[in-house]
Amino acid sequence: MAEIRLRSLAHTYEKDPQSPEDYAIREMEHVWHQGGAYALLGPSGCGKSTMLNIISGLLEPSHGEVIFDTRIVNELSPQERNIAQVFQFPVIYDTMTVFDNLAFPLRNIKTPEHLVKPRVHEVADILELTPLLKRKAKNLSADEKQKVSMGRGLVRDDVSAILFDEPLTVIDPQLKWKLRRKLKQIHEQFNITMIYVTHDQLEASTFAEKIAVMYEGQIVQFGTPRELFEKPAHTFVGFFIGSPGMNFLDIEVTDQGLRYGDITIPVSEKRLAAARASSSDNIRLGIRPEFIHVWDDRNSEAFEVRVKDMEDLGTYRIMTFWFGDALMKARLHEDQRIPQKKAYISFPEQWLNVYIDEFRVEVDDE
Ligand SMILES: Nc1ncnc2c1ncn2[C@@H]1O[C@H](COP(=O)(O)OP(=O)(O)OP(=O)(O)O)[C@@H](O)[C@H]1O
Repeated sequence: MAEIRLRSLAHTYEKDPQSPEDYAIREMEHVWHQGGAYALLGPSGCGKSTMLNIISGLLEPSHGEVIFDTRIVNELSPQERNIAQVFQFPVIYDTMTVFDNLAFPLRNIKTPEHLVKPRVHEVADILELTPLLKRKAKNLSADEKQKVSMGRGLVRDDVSAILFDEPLTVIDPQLKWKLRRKLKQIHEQFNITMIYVTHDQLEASTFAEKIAVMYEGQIVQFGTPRELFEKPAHTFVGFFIGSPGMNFLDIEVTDQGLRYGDITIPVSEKRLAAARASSSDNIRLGIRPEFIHVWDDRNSEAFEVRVKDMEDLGTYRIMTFWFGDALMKARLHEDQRIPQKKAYISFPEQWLNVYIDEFRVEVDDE
């Protein structure tokens, strides 16, 4: 078991990289603490698999160091790093029985046979594979094969970490939910560092205590699901997490305050000061649809806006409206009065985020 530290880590697949865009992993520092249940979340191509393969030793980084506890492991092979990895597609031996497949990683490190049996049974039990133990792996369904593959990753309790690379992609949707819960249970039982790669925010937040959101080769935020929702550190996190994602307005800082087109948006002195302190012209305000206040009636705090459409999603509604020439979305509760052509909205100060060059500015709200 280990803490995994990435120091000044960067990776490029190019021979002659010229710019940050040529890097699959842009230079970063990161620590995965011992015993944590983590998700690495991001869209296709952001560098998730590259990062996992660097940690496991399948890939040597172009720069920087991978450190397990206090030991630099760059030169160590995957076996020497003692990492278990579960891939998107099952990696099993078709001609072996399920029992022998599960026993393989243990026998490989010369575990005495009297210890192999109870451990295989324990893992088989958790994954509900016990009735299949005597079957040849080639006769299993795709779901069952992937469960065996996961079992092989979980069977050793002495590994530094278990890395999962989208392990539930091939699994039937109903089973997915069940297996995610099982993984969580296994994590609680065994206290092993687990890093779970996915591009699915629901999968990430049901499994992980903390999520690293990756975008264009960088970890743009490492936080709890709640932190990612309430305080997205980067505009990409605001956009990617939540459904629909965060609303953004490109802002101008003027003598009158923060302006979107010809609309002045009231903000506290602190937010204004943060925006004024920047020399960038890439300043945005972000607010989640859930946090926009929709009033029943006209009042002095509210902006009058034009409703474009209303989507009924059963227990809530999403209202799309024009704010100047920006299309925004607000979430209405089930029992809230439904605005017709016009709506009255405001942006509660504590949920308004200022982004400069795409990163959130921390404003102390007392
Ligand atoms: N073997 C390779 N050779 C060249 N470029 C690669 C190689 N593997 C990945 N890349 C590139 O590196 C970047 C990161 O890819 P990576 O597979 O790590 O992303 P990912 O987030 O895991 O994506 P996905 O979810 O699609 O697997 C992408 O631009 C990809 O095209």
